[in-house]
Amino acid sequence: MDETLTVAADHNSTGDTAALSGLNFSKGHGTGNDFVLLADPNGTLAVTPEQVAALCDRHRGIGGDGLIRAVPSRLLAEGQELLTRSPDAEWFMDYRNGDGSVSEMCGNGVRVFVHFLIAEGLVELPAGESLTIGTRAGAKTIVRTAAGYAVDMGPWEFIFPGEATARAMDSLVSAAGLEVARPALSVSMGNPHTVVALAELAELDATQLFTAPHVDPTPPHGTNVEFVVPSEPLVHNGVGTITMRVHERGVGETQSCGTGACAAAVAIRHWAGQGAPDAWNVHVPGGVVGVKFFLGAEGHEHVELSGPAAIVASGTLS
Ligand SMILES: N[C@@H](CCC[C@H](N)C(=O)O)C(=O)O
Repeated sequence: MDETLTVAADHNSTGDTAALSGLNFSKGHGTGNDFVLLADPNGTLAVTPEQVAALCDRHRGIGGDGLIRAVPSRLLAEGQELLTRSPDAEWFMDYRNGDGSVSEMCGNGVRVFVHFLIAEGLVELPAGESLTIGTRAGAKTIVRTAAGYAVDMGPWEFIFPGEATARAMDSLVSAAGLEVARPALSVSMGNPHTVVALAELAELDATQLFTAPHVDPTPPHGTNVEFVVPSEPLVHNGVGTITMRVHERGVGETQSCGTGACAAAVAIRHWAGQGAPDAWNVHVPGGVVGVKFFLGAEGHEHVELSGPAAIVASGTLS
């Protein structure tokens, strides 16, 4: 959490959004994963976790899976640190979950964030060109494509590396609607994920995600849980296809999760073994996102996430 927010929470721990009255906001989404967006070019906007939760409330607020504040990196302590390594990352994506908690990363959020920066006139990004932004999971480079945005999400990692490589699973997940606990693999995309493979779409439909699945052992900072069904056949024309539902840490079930789609492709590709493709389409309730694996300049395997972004409304908080 950045310093500004910590201080603000100490002094104002209410969800009273009257203090934010007059503030301009936008609402956007990426494959149905929706966000309240705030521009903070002067770095003066202190939004408490309670205010985030109030703004994201679908009945009494604007509604969203999370809130994204666009702030210059140089105006945040964590952004200044990042600028020493990535001087191009002028804008920082300050992402919070709908319950007010902070997450390291949001894959769909990055695309929507960049779309918002462009819509607000804060950056220019013609199709085919790239932009680097700051996030709590490091700098990310985004290319504007004909269909949306492609984000270099950086390298992935197993959260429990010994277990994952020795046994191809590291935990057991139970969820309402699934009769027995299922083996799962935990993958970090900067934020934590636990991926469970199910045999068929009927099982995915039967899984109930209105309460959080139980993960044992749980990664140290909690986890987002992806339930995934591989397509039959898994690979067509060199592209793997999977269908996914997700229960997000700090949110609940969402229509889509970009980092979750990346983690799901990592796990399914790992389970599929040698010869598994580098390109994947991940079907989520809110649409389809693309995931690709490629070798980064530093020699680590990176994950690219691609998909659309939309701004659907703008207004002023009353
Ligand atoms: N929906 C996001 C992930 C948002 C953060 C997540 N809930 C967490 O707590 O890590 C995505 O598109 O990646």
